[in-house]
Amino acid sequence: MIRLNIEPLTRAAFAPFGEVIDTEQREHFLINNGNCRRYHRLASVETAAGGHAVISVFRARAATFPLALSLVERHPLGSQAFIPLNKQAFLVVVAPPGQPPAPEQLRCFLARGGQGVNYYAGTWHHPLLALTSDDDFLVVDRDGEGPNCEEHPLPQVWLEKPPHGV
Ligand SMILES: NC(=O)N[C@@H](O)C(=O)O
Ligand code: NI
Repeated sequence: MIRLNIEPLTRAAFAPFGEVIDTEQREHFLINNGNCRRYHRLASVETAAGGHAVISVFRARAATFPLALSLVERHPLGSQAFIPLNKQAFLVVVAPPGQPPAPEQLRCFLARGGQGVNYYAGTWHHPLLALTSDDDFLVVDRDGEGPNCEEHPLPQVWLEKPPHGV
C-alpha cells in the first residue's frame, strides 16, 4: 500500500506534468490604458486531431479522507486546465506522460488558494480533487472527435487529508 506525500505546488516541481497558473512573482504588462495587468500566456491550450478548446465550470464535492485513489486518467488529444474560481486550495495527483504509471511514480501537490494547473496532453492525473464542497473551477480543455480519455486502475494508493488551514 502506498501513501502519497503532499508537496507544495511550484512551477519547477510541476514542470514535467504541466504549467502552474498563478500570478505570484509572474511577469506581466500593463494594458487598457494602464488600468489592468496582463499576466500573459500563463499556460498554453493543446487541442489535437481537429478538436477545439472549450471553457466549462466544474462544481465539485469535497473529497473525503483518507482517500483511496482507484485510477488515473489522461487526455492524449488535449491539455486540461483547472482554475479555482473561489481561490480555494485543492489537490493535484499526477504522473508523467507515457506508459501507465506505477504507483511509485505518482506525485501529489497541494494547489494553494489562487493557484491553478494546466495538464499537458497525455499527463496522467487523478480526476479533480476539491477540498471544499461545491467548489467551482473554470476548466479549459479539448472538445471534439476522437478518444480523449484513457483510464488506468491503481492498486492501493492512499491520500491523507492535508494539514488544516491550508
Ligand atoms: N471527466 C472530466 O471532464 N474531468 C476529468 O478529466 C478530470 O480530470 O477531472
Ligand atoms: Ni482529466
